[in-house]
Amino acid sequence: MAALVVDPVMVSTSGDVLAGPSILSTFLEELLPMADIITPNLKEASALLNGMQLETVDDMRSAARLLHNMGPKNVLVKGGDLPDSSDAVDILYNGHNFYELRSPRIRTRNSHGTGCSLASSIAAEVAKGYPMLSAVKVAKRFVETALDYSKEIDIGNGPQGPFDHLLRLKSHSQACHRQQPFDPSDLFLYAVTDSRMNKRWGRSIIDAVKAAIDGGATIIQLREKDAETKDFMESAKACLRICHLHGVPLLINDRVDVAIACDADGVHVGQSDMPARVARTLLGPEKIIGVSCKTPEQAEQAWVDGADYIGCGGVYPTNTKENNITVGLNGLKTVCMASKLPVVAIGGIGVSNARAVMEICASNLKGVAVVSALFDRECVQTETRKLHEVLLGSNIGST
Ligand SMILES: Cc1ncc(COP(=O)(O)OP(=O)(O)O)c(N)n1
Ligand SMILES: Cc1nc(C(=O)O)sc1CCOP(=O)(O)O
Ligand SMILES: [Mg+2]
Repeated sequence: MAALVVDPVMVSTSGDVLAGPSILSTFLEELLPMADIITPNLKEASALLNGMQLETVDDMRSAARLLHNMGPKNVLVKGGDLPDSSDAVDILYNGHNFYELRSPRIRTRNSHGTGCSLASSIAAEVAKGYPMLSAVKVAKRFVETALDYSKEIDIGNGPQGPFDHLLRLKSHSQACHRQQPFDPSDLFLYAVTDSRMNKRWGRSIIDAVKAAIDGGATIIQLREKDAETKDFMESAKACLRICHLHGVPLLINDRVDVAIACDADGVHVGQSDMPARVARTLLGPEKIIGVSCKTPEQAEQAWVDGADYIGCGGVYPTNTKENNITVGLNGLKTVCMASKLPVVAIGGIGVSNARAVMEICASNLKGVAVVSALFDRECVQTETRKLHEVLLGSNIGST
């Protein structure tokens, strides 16, 4: 599949004008109409739109729509320069849906070349066969990880320094992508809700999900053991709208019927739930299926059954799931080594031990799934953000 990614390089983030009016007309008349995606920053979007003021996320949405009318299939307006925003907010528009992609802003002078790297990374992901939304999310996380990795580098005398694109060569992870809609890097920070905890802290499940996404959660599972079916469906539908606005997949714990009824992105099932092969038959090939595994044999069966990923735990003892067997870091490593599927670690994980989990150095361990360290806390967004920073520091998950 040939695809054209156009980065309309005209004004750098630092304000340098890089292209004159003749280039502008080439962009408008020739390149935009044939692009699969364009990736302007705020100043470039404004230049393409005759000087339109862009100061808020709503302005970015309007700009994305207007730019889309000029011919590209997708528009990514990058909000890195948005005033008064603690997050890096980008808007992706494909002519049907808007996706608000947020990541915590990394403060560093080493940001030279981030725009070019983002566009190149999107091109690489699209060339691998990924759909545009996945490509943009992976590229954004690559840039974010590289920025964080490079934030202390001290090279050069200019106002901006370079960032280190080659961090991946220094990390242990080797990508093992499969050509399917599920993107294993979504397992990076897996937030699993718990109705009792949310009730205890007086928040709705919808507020909890929103806060987790704002803090940097990359996939959500609704694990609502006490909910009535009707209530569960209604909150699942509302959560799905929020998740999709941010390009974050939403899975349902245990209840394949609820997942089907609200068209969620998939399910997570355990060894005593509906077998994954039956869930696959009911859900079809596109939906995501995760299976809890504590042994290599279970991991092999999950793969045979057509699962997409494995949840392996308890890595540490947990109070969230009664009578759960703790497999420890060794058990996790054994399952990772045996598994042909990506793995997310679960059980007793939080900011204090997430790094140790990721440092078992298994290339298919893509992230951590967490309940109480996010949801049995006063501020879900703050706790998620802290965990996100720890995971970024451990240099994993963005492959
Ligand atoms: C990501 C993830 N991993 C494991 C589990 C546990 O699932 P299960 O064994 O079915 O237990 P319950 O969560 O249903 O109590 C999970 N939910 N998510
Ligand atoms: C839901 C679940 N499954 C586990 C497993 O080992 O399969 S451990 C667990 C609970 C995880 O909660 P917390 O992050 O609060 O420890
Ligand atoms: Mg279950």
